[in-house]
Amino acid sequence: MTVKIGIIQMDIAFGQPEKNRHAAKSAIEKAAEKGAEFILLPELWTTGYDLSRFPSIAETLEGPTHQLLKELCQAHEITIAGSVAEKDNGHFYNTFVVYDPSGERKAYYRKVHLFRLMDEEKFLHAGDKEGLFELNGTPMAGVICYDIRFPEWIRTHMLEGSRALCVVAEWPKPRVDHWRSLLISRAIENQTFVIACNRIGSDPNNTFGGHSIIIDPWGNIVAEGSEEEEILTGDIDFSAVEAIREQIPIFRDRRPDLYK
Ligand SMILES: NC(=O)CCC(=O)C(=O)O
Repeated sequence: MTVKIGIIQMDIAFGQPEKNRHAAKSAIEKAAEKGAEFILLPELWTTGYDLSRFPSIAETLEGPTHQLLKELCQAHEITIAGSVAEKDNGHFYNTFVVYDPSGERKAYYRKVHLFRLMDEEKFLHAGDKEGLFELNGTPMAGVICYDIRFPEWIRTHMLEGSRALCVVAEWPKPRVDHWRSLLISRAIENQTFVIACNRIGSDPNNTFGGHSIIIDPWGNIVAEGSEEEEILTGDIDFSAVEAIREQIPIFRDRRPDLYK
């Protein structure tokens, strides 16, 4: 089954959810016009890393951002995913959500590895569950930025049956080589599609690197973004996963008796 992917590589106005919702809405509409069926937004796309203001700008899962995503999914018959600042019982999370064409939330995943270099551990609580969901019956996994440095966490999702890894990020420009290498490695070692969205622009502490990317299970790049705002599209055929896993059967050849 082939799916057209749309990645919204956008700038994020620091701590201004209303402005970011407006920009994302217009980009999502353009991606839907281009035929995208699955649309990925960046990490914390409504707020950026304005962590100290999360008490006033984070939302519950019923907040205005979630209402907007549901409406857009229904209006354009698309699936949308991305991470937002979540407020729940006085705690704050960096939470990846997925809404399907009926407007139903199919998954939510709270980032499990908090990134100290950007002070996440000072303001956020970590999640403790996987981000699994299905796109038209195909199992997929959602993870957030720093998570891609933990191959064992990604492998856990793959052992549960995922055929694609969706990554949302605010990955700084000085480490964009790590971003590309880690994503290509995760694709090859798991024989999975990788669909990854990184923001561009700057906040008071960092400049972000773009280079959103779609990678096939052989490690080939299907599409890659620049360092500018853009809507990246690419077609992926999930049957490639089975074909490559037949050719080099790493999941059959694993030796979990020797390692975890
Ligand atoms: N937002 C993040 O998790 C950034 C992760 C990062 O920059 C890294 O190098 O890892």
